Amino acid sequence: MGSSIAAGTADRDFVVVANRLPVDRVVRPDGEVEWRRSPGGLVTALEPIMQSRDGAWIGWSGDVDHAPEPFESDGMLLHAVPLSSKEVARYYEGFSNATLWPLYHDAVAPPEFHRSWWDTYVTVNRRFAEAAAAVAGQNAVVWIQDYQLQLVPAMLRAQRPDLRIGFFLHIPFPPTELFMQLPWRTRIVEGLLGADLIGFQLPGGAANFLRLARQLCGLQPHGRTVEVTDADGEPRVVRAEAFPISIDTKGMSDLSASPEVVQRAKELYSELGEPKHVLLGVDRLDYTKGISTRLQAYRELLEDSSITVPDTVLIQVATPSRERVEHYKALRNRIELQVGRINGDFGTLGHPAVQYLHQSYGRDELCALYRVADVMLVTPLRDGMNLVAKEYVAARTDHGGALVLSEFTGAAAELRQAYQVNPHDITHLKETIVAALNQDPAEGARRMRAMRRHVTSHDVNHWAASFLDSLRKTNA
Ligand SMILES: O=P(O)(O)OC[C@H]1O[C@H](O[C@H]2O[C@H](CO)[C@@H](O)[C@H](O)[C@H]2O)[C@H](O)[C@@H](O)[C@@H]1O
Ligand SMILES: Cc1cn([C@@H]2O[C@H](COP(=O)(O)OP(=O)(O)O)[C@@H](O)[C@H]2O)c(=O)[nH]c1=O
Repeated sequence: MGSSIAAGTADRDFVVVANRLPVDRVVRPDGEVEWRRSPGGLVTALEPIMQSRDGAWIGWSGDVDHAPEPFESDGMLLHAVPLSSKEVARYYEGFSNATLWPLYHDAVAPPEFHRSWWDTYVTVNRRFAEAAAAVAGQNAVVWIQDYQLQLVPAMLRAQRPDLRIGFFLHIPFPPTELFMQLPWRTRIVEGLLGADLIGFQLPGGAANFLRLARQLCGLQPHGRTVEVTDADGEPRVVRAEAFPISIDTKGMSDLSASPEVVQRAKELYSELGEPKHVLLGVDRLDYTKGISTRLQAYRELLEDSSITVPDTVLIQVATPSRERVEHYKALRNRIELQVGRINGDFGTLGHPAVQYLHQSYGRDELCALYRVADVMLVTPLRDGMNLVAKEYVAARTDHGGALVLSEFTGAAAELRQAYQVNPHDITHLKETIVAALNQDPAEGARRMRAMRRHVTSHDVNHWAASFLDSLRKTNA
């Protein structure tokens, strides 16, 4: 299957290469096709940057066997890379989401290793590299995103040594002991070394990578860099560094303070029956997000009467995600059983203990939910960053609310004033939820103000500017 990109379009000076296009194809009831902005951290983070630059975005449309011609959407030029159903199964659902995803998230689910998945990962990475080579102008900057495309940097450099190539990993980069399980470990490290700059969410990820470059490729790191020798025999520096991603903080704060969102938050609160305490979880339905342990803690708090219904309600948004992957199917069954049992045991007529929403919500509605939530529960077992935590802080223009935050998220390194927890420790999680529910309002406002200061000075523009600045300087 070839790329749909026409020859002669190699004129873009800024190209983003990501597994997904930042839009989803939706067929309206009248048969018309429309492209809608898709949910997810990566899209949320990069959309404003793409809109402000004359760039192109290369990605998969989410469709099988079909890729539209390049088109404009929301101020971005989009180039779709086609994938067959077999490639979706092996490259996306298989190697990306049943091998790499669990392996890079502390193996909280067992990773599967299949040679046919790896072969397809190589084929699809080559297709993305060819598409980028066809679109990027001479000496252009190409920014490759995430674990689905770790071979693209080296493949692209082999075709286009003139390009300045950056790579950013949105998920954790695992400890060397875990990474060493991967049968294709050296190929992945060599693939990444094709970039000039490799960005990670945390310094630990960069350190893990540099250690592996020495262990697997015999390279000698100097500080945050290693020197590699390219195919033409020329030496080149590769820099590995942390660039914690963030959000459009001002956009979220402004939206939250808008009369429409303030009004919607009031309506939501009234629809909930004006409970004393509202707790909120907002996640893709993913086993890394710690939804099950969160529900267990909530259940136990109801069991020991630390909280009661209808005084308290937990709203859990669990957006459908990767629904054909086995671990995700099993997770959905487990979560829905837990929710059903909690509601059966503790709900009252018209007042469920958990309002479970297996749906995807737009920014406005999420923002209204953030305003309503007294306590935001962000309890992943491992998470690269977790933008929801930062969005909650940005939305609390009133300095109200409390953030319960897993120490295993990237966000925990920055949001030090959150109520931090080890989500595996259910007893501590319960105590922390109770502390957050009963916080002194002045103390809560102090914490929220400090976190708001951080996300205001460290927003998504700061993230992108720091990465691109460092990329410009590497090998300059
Ligand atoms: O494309 P999907 O398979 O539907 O998954 C959605 C995205 O999930 C992941 O998000 C990560 O990136 C966030 C922003 O950096 C970060 O906050 C979060 O901790 C990560 O899990 C994934 O990395 C993306 O590639 C997916 O598109
Ligand atoms: C549930 C839900 C979420 N969003 C938006 O998606 C991202 C989620 O980013 P995060 O880093 O927390 O995690 P993953 O990338 O999913 O691993 C955030 O910007 C949410 O606002 C959404 O738009 N709609 C939803 O229903």
